[in-house]
Amino acid sequence: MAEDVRAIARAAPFVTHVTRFGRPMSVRMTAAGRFGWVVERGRYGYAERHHSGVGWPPIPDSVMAVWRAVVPDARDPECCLVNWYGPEARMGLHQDRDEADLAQPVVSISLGDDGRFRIGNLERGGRTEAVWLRSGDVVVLEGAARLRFHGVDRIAPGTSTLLDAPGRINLTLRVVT
Ligand SMILES: O=C(O)CCC(=O)C(=O)O
Ligand SMILES: [Fe+2]
Repeated sequence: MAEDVRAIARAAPFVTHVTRFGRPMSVRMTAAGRFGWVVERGRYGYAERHHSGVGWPPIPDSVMAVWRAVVPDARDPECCLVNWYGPEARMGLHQDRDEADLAQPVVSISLGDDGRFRIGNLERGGRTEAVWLRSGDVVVLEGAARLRFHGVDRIAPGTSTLLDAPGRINLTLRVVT
């Protein structure tokens, strides 16, 4: 799967991920599938093309196989975001709610160095729990958990040799329409 992800990175343009509050997150991002996520001049959202005009490569079979194994009743994913976290990168607590059909699950696959995933509640604030995600771990946000706040507050460089450089890749699969 790491080789498939390298192929996506070669084929798809990189965009810098910026939070919805306009704060840079130091996470680099690209995508596969019908939709990618683009950030341009403060506007962000799903798009069938990068603003350079380039579309996104197909979601690899190895990644589709994970989706089908863990959420067999879901529609096929229309977007596979590829987030690259360097050793210092973070992703603040947020909800995934830009999709039209929130009854469809979100599936994420962790590759490379361990990342500490934090999950909170359906509203901002309150108690949160953290879990270290290791290379190969799969998280499913569905049902009552679909809209829980979540983020990544730490990367542990050097905990995996899968990738060529220190860091973590997270693949996030979603149905968009
Ligand atoms: O990197 C992760 O484990 C979470 C990614 C995420 O929450 C997102 O891309 O919306
Ligand atoms: Fe998310």
